[in-house]
Amino acid sequence: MSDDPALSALDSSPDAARIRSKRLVGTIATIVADASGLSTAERTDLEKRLKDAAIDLPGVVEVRVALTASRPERTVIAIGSGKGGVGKSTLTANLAVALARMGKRIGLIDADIYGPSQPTLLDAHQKPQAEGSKMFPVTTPSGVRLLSVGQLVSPGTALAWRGPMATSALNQLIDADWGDTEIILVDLPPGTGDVQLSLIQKARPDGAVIVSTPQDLSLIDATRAIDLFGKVSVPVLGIIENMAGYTCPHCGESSDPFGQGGAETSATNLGVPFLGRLPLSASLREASDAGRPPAAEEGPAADAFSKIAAQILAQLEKVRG
Ligand SMILES: Nc1ncnc2c1ncn2[C@@H]1O[C@H](COP(=O)(O)OP(=O)(O)OP(=O)(O)O)[C@@H](O)[C@H]1O
Repeated sequence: MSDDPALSALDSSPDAARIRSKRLVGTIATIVADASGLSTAERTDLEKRLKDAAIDLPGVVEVRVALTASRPERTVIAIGSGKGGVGKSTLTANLAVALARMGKRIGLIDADIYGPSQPTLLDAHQKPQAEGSKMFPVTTPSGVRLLSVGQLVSPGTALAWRGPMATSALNQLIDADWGDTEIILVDLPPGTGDVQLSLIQKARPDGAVIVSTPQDLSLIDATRAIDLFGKVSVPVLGIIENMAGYTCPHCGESSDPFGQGGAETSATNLGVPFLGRLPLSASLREASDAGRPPAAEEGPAADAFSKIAAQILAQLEKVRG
């Protein structure tokens, strides 16, 4: 903090840690403060507190406050899949909840224009508030902050979107007022086409997670998804295998309708981390589709999601070196 003795009383103000410099020229005090991670309302409060604190100091007639516009440090993780219906949205919702339970401030952007299901999965059907073109994410019952293309358009409309429309909608969601959100998960549309490519370029994720079922066909598509992220130099944090193995709720017998372990083998062959697996589970489907993410409760599903969430954070640390 550059020091101006006339304003040194500000060093003991509650906002001292945010003050980057303070000068008194004539009777005008100029304070530069770091507003990183603050929401619009919190920035306004900070500005007011600094002005109130400085205007009372001897020799000060006017106070000018400049808040640095630095974008808050935020991590964006894209969740993709080579094909539809593999459980990408279900896993994204539950991983968001698991990360929030670990104490992280989590946002989720539902960019799945072909089937925006996050408002259902996270039980948040209200329209987001907006100030001008700036939207405010909706806080869901599990504490995840959500913006979805499903909240912007009527059901079915987004399906017809072409690339440029999808990317401009995504822009609006990314540029929303995310406040002090630390990590944003982006639920991408399934597939590896141009729409997905331009969405990835727009979201500029720090890392990507691929969801696949264990069948060969799904894994071939997952490999394409890995290639897609490679093309735009986004590190792949790993693959999650979903719908791996089924335990009959009646007789307890285990079977593998889609095979098992295929994603782990593929991950090894492709040199990407394997993040964990979720079984095919009727209770997971029922609870998720009813807006009660199992990750928010106690039980084996919640444990599995929190383990995978921890793996994702560990891989993120690794790619950041
Ligand atoms: N492990 C699982 N066990 C049982 N059902 C599951 C599991 N994972 C997902 N499902 C169910 O499969 C269906 C498809 O899941 P989901 O919508 O998450 O897939 P998706 O990959 O996001 O599909 P799309 O992107 O095509 O919309 C949902 O009904 C969901 O509840």
